[in-house]
Amino acid sequence: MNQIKCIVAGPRGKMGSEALRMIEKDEQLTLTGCIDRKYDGMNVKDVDGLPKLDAPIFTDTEVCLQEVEADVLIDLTTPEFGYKHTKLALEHNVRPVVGTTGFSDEQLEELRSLAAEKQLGAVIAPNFAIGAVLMMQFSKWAAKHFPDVEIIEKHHDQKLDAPSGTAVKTAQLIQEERNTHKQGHENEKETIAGARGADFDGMRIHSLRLPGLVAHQEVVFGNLGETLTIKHDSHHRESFMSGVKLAATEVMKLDVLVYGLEHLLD
Ligand SMILES: NC(=O)c1ccc[n+]([C@@H]2O[C@H](COP(=O)([O-])OP(=O)(O)OC[C@H]3O[C@@H](n4cnc5c(N)ncnc54)[C@H](O)[C@@H]3O)[C@@H](O)[C@H]2O)c1
Ligand SMILES: O=C(O)C1=N[C@H](C(=O)O)CCC1
Repeated sequence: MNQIKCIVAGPRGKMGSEALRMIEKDEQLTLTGCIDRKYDGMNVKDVDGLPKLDAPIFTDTEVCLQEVEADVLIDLTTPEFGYKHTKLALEHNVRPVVGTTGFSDEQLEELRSLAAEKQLGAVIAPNFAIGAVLMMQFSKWAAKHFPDVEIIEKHHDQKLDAPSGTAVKTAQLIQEERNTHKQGHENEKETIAGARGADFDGMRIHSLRLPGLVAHQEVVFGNLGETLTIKHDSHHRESFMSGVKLAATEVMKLDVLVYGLEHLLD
């Protein structure tokens, strides 16, 4: 089995630390470096709370990419730095696997062009949970028959971006199946701004942020006399790790950027 050498950006975060625990147990993935905001020059195994993995930590992404041997950079940071890390990884011929959400359409297109130019695989997946990918695919299917839909996404209150990457991706998939139209009463008026949620091509997205939540979404379809709700819950961040592993192995076979884990599933 070919070993896949990985850099993880954001190793002390909720997702990054879960990714290190997954790599520690995995037979194919090897951690060769980390990119963090702190602990430059230290080793992962010497940082309290991190798994006992032998890999250097860098605060400078370029230096990390120059000094560390790596096939894949797994980014689990913030929208601002995730974009910078992805671009730098491609420039250094390292394949990005990106869970970080909140990229703009322009940023995604720029990264797609760069990956194509370099003929390098890249995976950007707003949700690595297999159940969430199915929820999005089922929603796309349902939209063929139920053109009226609203999305309710619920996340922990430390989340930076709203709506969630998953909600945006779901809306994009539904958009491929339905004609643009405004929902609700044609004369409806918000008496408090934002009451009807964000407007994505006429469908509404509602974002809840509460302590106690991890990552949850309901896609609610309405038709005459009936509703259909497609719902997914991530109760623990372990739910994302089989998708991270899948992306880190499959990205080695790609020479373009794919947006969404569905491109890697049968
Ligand atoms: N795709 C998915 O399945 C999925 C699942 C969960 C979270 N996410 C996304 O992953 C990202 C991280 O989520 P989280 O819950 O782990 O957040 P978090 O705040 O717990 O972790 C982010 C980490 O990034 C680090 N960081 C920030 N700037 C950095 C930089 N310049 N260099 C290196 N590290 C830096 C922070 O120190 C922090 O440890 C978010 O964008 C979130 O939306 C995606
Ligand atoms: O915890 C988060 O932040 C998550 N973000 C993703 C999104 O924006 O869709 C998915 C799951 C968790």
